Order: sequence, then structure tokens, then C-alpha cells
Amino acid sequence: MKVIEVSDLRKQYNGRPVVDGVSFTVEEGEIFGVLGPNGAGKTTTVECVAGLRTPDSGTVKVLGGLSGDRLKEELGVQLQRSALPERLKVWEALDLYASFYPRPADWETLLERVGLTDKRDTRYGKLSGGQQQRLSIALALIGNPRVAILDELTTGLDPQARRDTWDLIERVRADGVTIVLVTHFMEEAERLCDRIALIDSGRVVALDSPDGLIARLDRRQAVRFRPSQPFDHAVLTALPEVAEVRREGDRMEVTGTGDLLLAVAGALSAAGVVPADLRVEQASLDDAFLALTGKKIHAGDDR
Ligand SMILES: Nc1ncnc2c1ncn2[C@@H]1O[C@H](COP(=O)(O)OP(=O)(O)OP(=O)(O)O)[C@@H](O)[C@H]1O
Repeated sequence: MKVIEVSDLRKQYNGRPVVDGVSFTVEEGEIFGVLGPNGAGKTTTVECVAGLRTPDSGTVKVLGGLSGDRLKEELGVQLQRSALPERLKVWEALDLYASFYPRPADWETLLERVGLTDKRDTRYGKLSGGQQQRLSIALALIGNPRVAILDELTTGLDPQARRDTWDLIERVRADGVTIVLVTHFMEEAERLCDRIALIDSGRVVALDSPDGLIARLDRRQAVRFRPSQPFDHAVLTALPEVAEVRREGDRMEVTGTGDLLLAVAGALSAAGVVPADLRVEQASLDDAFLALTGKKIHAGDDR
């Protein structure tokens, strides 16, 4: 069942299109990623889906066309920069948000789930960044939504807190909540998402599973090594698995597809060459994004 249907969504600010004909559908129970660099139009897109911004044109249908209060009841939203009053205690925030919904989740259970039980009496301003983030996830889930939109879920978190949050999201999905995850962390998207819309300059440049996006590359893997002796590169370039052979100082880099490592190792062995410091690297979503747009998702920010 399609939970979200977005068709030809457009939004401009000051005459500049920031969402420029975006279409996608999200299936029930999936974790759907919206991945792209800063400023690509991800937040604008999902806030149009959540009914928080009005698109200039295009259609958005959530759960068959809910709107108003019914939409708010079924859709949980964690916004990118949602701050609560500093002095509000954790339990007070949950209690307050629960009162907005007709069938709220039990907030004590939710608190346990996000690992904040021992912080129930702590004021919002005294929580660490990671704890605030986890509280905002709990608040997005307090109405027992069928769909949750989580925007930049783990930005600013340390690696351990990020991994804990990923585990939490997987548990939420296991409970049957459909999740739309906005991120510019490709590792996060790769780990969590069933399908990903890659967004650049307000457009969907590709939409597929993480593996599907990577499989589009003709250089899916790289094998790097230091050859024990000089050899004729033709023994490698002749292999059907090999796309390119490059030399960087005393090291070689061979890129290609299929059973690249096996093919390269076999050919080297037949040529009497021993590969030292052998390493294999799989292509990532970053490589897929680069191949599709000519840009990197990251501009060296808080990764
Ligand atoms: N209310 C607004 N008024 C004017 N410009 C806006 C407004 N909201 C967003 N923009 C601009 O639209 C572009 C897309 O912003 P958006 O927040 O949707 O991108 P994003 O992909 O979510 O990036 P980020 O991760 O940095 O938030 C940006 O250039 C932003 O400055």
C-alpha cells in the first residue's frame, strides 16, 4: 500500500525553484530516505508532505488523502531544529505532547525505548545534544503515528549516539511505522533505508534501493595493491571485470565490477606478480551521487 504519494511538487523562494518537480511514493512499512547535500531542497520537500509548507504546485497524498487534524494524528514529525523551552522537564514535554493526540502512546514506554527513563525529571536545557535528539524522536512518536518524518535525525551526534539512534529507528519500523528519513549522511541512508530518493538542486536524480543505486555504477569496486615487480597492465585491462587500471606511485588501483578481486588476483598470479597491501573497497552512495551529479554529497562537514 502506498502511504505517501508525491507528484510533480514545486516550490520557489524569491523566484528561485528549491523544489523543482519532485515525485516519489513511499510504501507502507518502509524506511524511505531523502538524501542529498545541504540546500538540495530535502526539508522543503518533506515539510510540504507534512502539510507544514504549501507547495506552489503538485500533489501530495498521505494515507490516501488525509488532511487537517486526521493528518496530524497519523503523521509524526521530527523537525530539524525544534527547540523546547529550556526549563521544561522531559516528562512534562511528553505529557504535554501526549495531550494533543486522541490515542497517544504510553510515554513511559516511549521514554524507555529512547533510553531516557533516568532523565524523566531533567530539564530540556540540561540534556546533551544526543538526549535532546532522542527526546525529539519520542515526541514525534507520541501520537502513535502510522508515518514518521525524521529530518536530520543524527546531525550533531557522536558516532555511538548515532548508532544507538539507528537501532532505535529500526525498532520503530519493526513496530510497523513507515519512516521518511531526511539525511545528508550516506552511511546512515545505506544502513537504514530500503529505498532512497537522491535529491540535488530540487530534483530527484535517482530513486532506488541503496544496492540498486550503487549497482548503476560501472566502477563498483576498487582493488588496490603494491605489485612485487613491474608487469604489463594488459593482463588486467584484458579482464572483462576491469574498467580501469591506474598507477599511483608504487601502488596500483584497479576499478571494475563483478568478481573483481578474484579476477585480478588470478591474473596477477598467472603473471608471477605478488600483490602486497591488497585492499578492496566497495563503491558507496557517495560514489553513486558523484557519478549522477558530478558533486559530492559532503562538503567536509560534521561527518
Ligand atoms: N522559508 C524560506 N525562505 C527562503 N528560502 C528558503 C526557505 N526555506 C528554504 N529556503 C532555501 O531553499 C533551499 C533548500 O532548503 P532546504 O532546507 O529545503 O534544503 P535541505 O536539502 O533540507 O538542506 P539542509 O540540510 O541544509 O536543510 C535553500 O537554499 C534554502 O536557503
